[in-house]
Amino acid sequence: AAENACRITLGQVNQVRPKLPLLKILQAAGAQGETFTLKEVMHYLGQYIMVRQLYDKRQQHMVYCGGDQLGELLGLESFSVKDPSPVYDMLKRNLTSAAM
Ligand SMILES: C[C@@H](c1ccc(Cl)cc1)n1cnc(-c2ccccc2)c1-c1c(C(=O)NCCN2CCN(C3CCCCC3)CC2)[nH]c2cc(Cl)ccc12
Repeated sequence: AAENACRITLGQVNQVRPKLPLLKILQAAGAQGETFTLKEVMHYLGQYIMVRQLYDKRQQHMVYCGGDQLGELLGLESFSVKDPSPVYDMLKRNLTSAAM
């Protein structure tokens, strides 16, 4: 019925589709599939940083991503997790809505 159709699409409405370079990074962190919620994208990016040991062991809010694909995407050598704006800018460039 109409309300069921509506519920199915609502389930999809907050999905995003990463462009290929970002998708490869998420898959390296264990992501399956091609569409995700923003929360899932952030989770897998965090996992990627941990698995690749890109964060500073002493100053754990600092991420050194120069020389890594993540740094290529961000256009940065390093950033602090305390200032998420570069990450959001990168996501704007590398996520498309999966709703269509
Ligand atoms: C608030 C959140 C955040 C989320 C988004 C942004 Cl744009 C900034 C900040 N955050 C706070 N610290 C981190 C973090 C720090 C070092 C290494 C890995 C993650 C994160 C990030 C998460 C995450 O999903 N975080 C879950 C809890 N984290 C606590 C920190 N924990 C580690 C800290 C280093 C030592 C080992 C534990 C891992 C779980 N996802 C991210 C993705 C990116 Cl592109 C950058 C950072 C993070």
